Amino acid sequence: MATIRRRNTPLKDAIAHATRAIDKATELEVKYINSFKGRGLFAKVPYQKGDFIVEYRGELISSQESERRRGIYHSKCTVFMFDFCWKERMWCIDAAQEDDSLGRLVNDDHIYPNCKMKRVIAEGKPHLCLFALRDIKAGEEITYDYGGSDWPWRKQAKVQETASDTLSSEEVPQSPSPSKMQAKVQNTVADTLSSEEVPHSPSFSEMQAKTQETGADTLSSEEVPQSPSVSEMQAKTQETSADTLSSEEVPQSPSVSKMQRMWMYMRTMTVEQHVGQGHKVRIIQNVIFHITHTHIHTYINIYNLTFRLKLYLLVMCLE
Ligand SMILES: C[S@@+](CC[C@H](N)C(=O)[O-])C[C@H]1O[C@@H](n2cnc3c(N)ncnc32)[C@H](O)[C@@H]1O
Repeated sequence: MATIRRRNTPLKDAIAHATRAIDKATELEVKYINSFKGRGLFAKVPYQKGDFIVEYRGELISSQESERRRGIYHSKCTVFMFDFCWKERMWCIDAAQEDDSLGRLVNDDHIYPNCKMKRVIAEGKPHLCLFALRDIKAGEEITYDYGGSDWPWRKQAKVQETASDTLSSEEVPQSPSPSKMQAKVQNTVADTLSSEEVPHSPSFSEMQAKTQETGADTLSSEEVPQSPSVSEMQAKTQETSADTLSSEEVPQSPSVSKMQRMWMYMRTMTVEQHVGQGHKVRIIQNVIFHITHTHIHTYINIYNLTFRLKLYLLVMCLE
């Protein structure tokens, strides 16, 4: 195998190509593979492990703009939108535009990928670049692992392998849903980026989970009041209810013991005097209820009482 002279380190090579928005057009070629897989990118020259191969070039947009475009793009286009994390924010390389860039045509291989995606910062902007995982021979298809495990073409390939030895996995791929594409590609970036080169970019759901975890981890007990237990909650609710009720709603008893005594007496008297007269008993009970809660209601209800009882209550209150 011919020795390849590197003019630059792979990182510098990637930056040089990314900043000028050019591909290694003489070293790579696009070939149509089949109707399922579509096109693919192939090496025309051998590459060494670690070499920069190609940039996944497109328009750098915010996650908000990415969401907006997903709403209006056809699914065949959204599959070319590559979400990633940079500076603790989500970004997207929108490569939906059919231009001459080569990176957007690299297919998935989760078993024997020969490249991996890395994020490279050039002139203050992030770029997604593919680097060789191993030596690549001329004529080989350039691939990387999109990540995940449920890509439709992978499942179909397995079914086909089982059903027929004559069909290769390459012959039965299917397009993934756009949302799955995002997640898988993000995972791939996250998995393959070294901490030195670029921070990992998790998927949206991972981001959310991480944000929550981080939030929880970084907040001290002082900052985040702890959740009370159920009993504490109940106690708190009762306290709160009591606190929020006005004196009109829950008037204080002036003298509970006196009231209690009065209640006992009235109860006895009522039973003695109004036995058989259920409605009066209910009136008395009503009065007593209010006595324990409010003088006002007591006095109102007292008009319903017998003269003797009124007199007694007056005396008791004046005591
Ligand atoms: C970024 S594009 C790659 C270029 C694409 N093959 C084309 O012709 O435009 C991703 C799409 O390629 C197809 N693809 C990628 N890897 C595949 C594989 N291993 N088998 C089958 N189809 C694949 C899927 O349709 C996927 O939606």
